[in-house]
Amino acid sequence: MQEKGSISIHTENIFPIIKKFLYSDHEIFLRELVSNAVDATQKLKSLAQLGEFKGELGDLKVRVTVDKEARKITISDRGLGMTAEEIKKYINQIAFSGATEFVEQYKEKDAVTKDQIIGQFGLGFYSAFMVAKEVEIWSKSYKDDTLTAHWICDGSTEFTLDEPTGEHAKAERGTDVVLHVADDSDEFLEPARLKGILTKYCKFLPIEIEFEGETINQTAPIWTKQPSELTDEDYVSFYQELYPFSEPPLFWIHLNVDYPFNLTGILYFPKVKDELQFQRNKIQLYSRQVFITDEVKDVVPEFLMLLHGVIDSPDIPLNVSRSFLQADAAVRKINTYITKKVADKLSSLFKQDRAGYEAKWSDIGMFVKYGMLSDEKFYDKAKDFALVQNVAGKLFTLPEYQEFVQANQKDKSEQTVVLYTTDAEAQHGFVQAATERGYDVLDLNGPLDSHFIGQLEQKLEKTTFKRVDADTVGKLIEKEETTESVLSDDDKTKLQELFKTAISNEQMHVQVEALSPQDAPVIITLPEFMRRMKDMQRSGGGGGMQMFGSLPDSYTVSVNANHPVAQRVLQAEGEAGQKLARQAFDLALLAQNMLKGEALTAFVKRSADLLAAE
Ligand SMILES: Nc1ncnc2c1ncn2[C@@H]1O[C@H](COP(=O)(O)OP(=O)(O)OP(=O)(O)O)[C@@H](O)[C@H]1O
Repeated sequence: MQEKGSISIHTENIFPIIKKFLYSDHEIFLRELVSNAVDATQKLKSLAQLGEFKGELGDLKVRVTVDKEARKITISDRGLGMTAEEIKKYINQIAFSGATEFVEQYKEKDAVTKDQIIGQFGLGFYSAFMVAKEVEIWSKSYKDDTLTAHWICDGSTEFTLDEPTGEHAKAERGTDVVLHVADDSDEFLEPARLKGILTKYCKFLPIEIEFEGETINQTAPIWTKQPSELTDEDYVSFYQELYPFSEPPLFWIHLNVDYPFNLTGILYFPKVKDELQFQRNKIQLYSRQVFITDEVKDVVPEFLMLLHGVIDSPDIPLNVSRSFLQADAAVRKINTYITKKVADKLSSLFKQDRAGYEAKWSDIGMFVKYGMLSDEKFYDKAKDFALVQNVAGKLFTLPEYQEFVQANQKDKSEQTVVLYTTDAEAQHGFVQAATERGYDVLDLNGPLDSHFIGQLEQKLEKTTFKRVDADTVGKLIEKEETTESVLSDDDKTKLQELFKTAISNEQMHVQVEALSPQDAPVIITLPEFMRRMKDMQRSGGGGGMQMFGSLPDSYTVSVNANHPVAQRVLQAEGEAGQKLARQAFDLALLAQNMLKGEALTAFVKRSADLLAAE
């Protein structure tokens, strides 16, 4: 038999369209052809299991070979093969069943994305024409008494199909797809390039793939196995295989679901201390063990992109456009499922081994906070296992911490005031003052913490957060009782004026306060509200905030009426009083790391004078 015919598409040539628009990456032709070879082999294995194929399975390797001289790439399998009739059915017609529609669509809308087509029309085999000027199929079906089928197509819509016998007949069951590489695709004749492509896409295919005498793949990657069959070492060594030279992961989650969608995979929590180190796009997406992409945006929730590992699902519409993907119901369910799994894993780690969990907190804290900030459902679960750390290094859950500070840190309107520092070194004096008062201070120095604080204030009832240097210690948490002032009202006014003149700075608002004699003589603070506004402005957020223009610095200078220095300033005459006031103010600046330049030089000189005068 020899037959010539037209591939049944009722339109002019589709190949230029395939070639130009279909895949941005020409290299994936190999993925498509090797996947077909693997599918054909697996189908044969299934038939054997069902007893429908009774012959010897024999060597089932898929072999990829390249002949640079002859400009040929061959993909050979020993799968179920095709008869000439089947080639007509599967290659000539089926692949293009949707093509007419596509071409029509394509004519109307330029904007139709190339990605949309692939998923819809299953043009897998025809991707060969991205790199080949002619493609041959040599195939022999597993069925008894079938002839070799030989198909040739040069990239036009014309094909030739015959059934050679004698020396041209194929001896063994299976299919050879031979690509005659086009002149503009020389790169694919390089063995190193082909090996690279095979390693990228075919590394975990379920049937052995051989190229130049070497096996490319592991046929049973660990995510396809049952967790009960695996040891910790298996997980760790798989991680190291995926990400050579990485530190071992902290822990992992084995995903395995078959209803209402199909998904397997392993997600690893990487060991990282610093947000900058987080590497996104580290999760690899597979469909039935064929690598698709490592851009998993939209398939997994944003915050989970900090994780590493593998997700394998045939239910993810792999080749459709982004906007479609976001709206896809399966993708949304997958998102929800993964988020829930991750939260459950963290929760069980927390419950089963609190100490181990605490030890990992510095690595996972950022991730958990990021998740809480970006996903309400995750927040709801994580609020019971998110931890905060106080300056003494003790870790608490949020409910535990609220309980811990409740007795001591309620203000007169029954609000719990949580005190925190963003830099325990720089804010040392304030931290110490608060601690001496019996208050607890949290260390919230991470890059996400200012957002986290905002979120907690919204979520936790009757709770506000104040940075330790937002006010003098007596006023951080406003109570009914007040410390009596040893100064008369007249003296207070006099003291205030003295300091105002000595400081002579509009941005420094001087007030006299009755603090404890043990507190510093002068304390400079930036009110919480003001600092947050400024932070917001700096980070470019806050929407309408920009309307107010740049906010001026506005500090509160609290002069301690009960400190002996206040008395001395009042008692000293004229110049000397000013000098003492300025000195006390400069000390406060120094404590805040705000004393710089000329003022610092003047301070050093004045200190020397004062020492000499003693
Ligand atoms: N090596 C092969 N051995 C046996 N049959 C094959 C082989 N390659 C292709 N076929 C047949 O040709 C059909 C069309 O292949 P094609 O790659 O175009 O689409 P597909 O594999 O069905 O879908 P996809 O778009 O996901 O690749 C296959 O479904 C299969 O029946």
